[in-house]
Amino acid sequence: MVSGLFPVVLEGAETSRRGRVLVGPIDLTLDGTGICVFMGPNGAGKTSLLRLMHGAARLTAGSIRWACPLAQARRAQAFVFQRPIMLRRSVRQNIAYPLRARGVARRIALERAEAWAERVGLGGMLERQAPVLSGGEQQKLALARALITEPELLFLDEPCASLDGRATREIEDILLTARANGTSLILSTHNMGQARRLADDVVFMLHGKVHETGSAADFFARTRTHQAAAFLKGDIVE
Ligand SMILES: Nc1ncnc2c1ncn2[C@@H]1O[C@H](COP(=O)(O)OP(=O)(O)OP(=O)(O)O)[C@@H](O)[C@H]1O
Repeated sequence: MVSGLFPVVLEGAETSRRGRVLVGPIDLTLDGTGICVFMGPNGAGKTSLLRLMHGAARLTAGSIRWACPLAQARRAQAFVFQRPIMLRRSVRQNIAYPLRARGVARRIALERAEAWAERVGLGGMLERQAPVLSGGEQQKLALARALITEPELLFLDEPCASLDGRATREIEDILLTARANGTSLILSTHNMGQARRLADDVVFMLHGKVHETGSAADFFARTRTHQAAAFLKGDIVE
């Protein structure tokens, strides 16, 4: 599905902190088709670029232009962090929270939360306190809490870091369903298998810059740079 947010065009986009450039300058155009995966070694700038695009990090140079006005673009986005924050409330209340914050009536918000809990496999845990859930369950809760607002675009920062195979598969199934329902996803991962399973497009990052970008089919078939080739082989890339 083509959404109103895309294409998003970054030109010389940069974020700095205390005079140090964390990521950039970035020139990149994304069309929002399916799942775009940011790959690259530790410290390459994947998280910083996700945060910059979402407005959680300050744009200190260049521009980021969405196809719609910025306020509208922000409302149409959600972000799932590597370690999701759990409110000290029940699973149901956690999932309902973004709707309540947007002024949706309590009864309706809780009903929708129940439906989303069911979809992500937490239907049997509605009354459990969220902070006692396992890592995988917390990540599923975070996904339900993001998807309940029906975002056009979902950012995810290493959504399966430190999860086991089964939890990873369950999370990936939720992401693939979101994609099938027309949500655009941009996610960072270290996990090569995950990138191969999920990516429609790849952005390979190195030293705070975009090093190589293209369709996943092209990227995995023949990388253009020796650094990307080395990374795919599992070599250490510095
Ligand atoms: N809040 C911050 N303050 C100072 N430096 C930061 C901050 N956040 C990130 N950095 C630095 O910015 C650079 C990019 O980090 P970033 O977390 O974006 O990379 P990454 O590719 O997501 O790495 P990882 O895979 O290890 O999470 C790193 O050098 C990091 O140390």
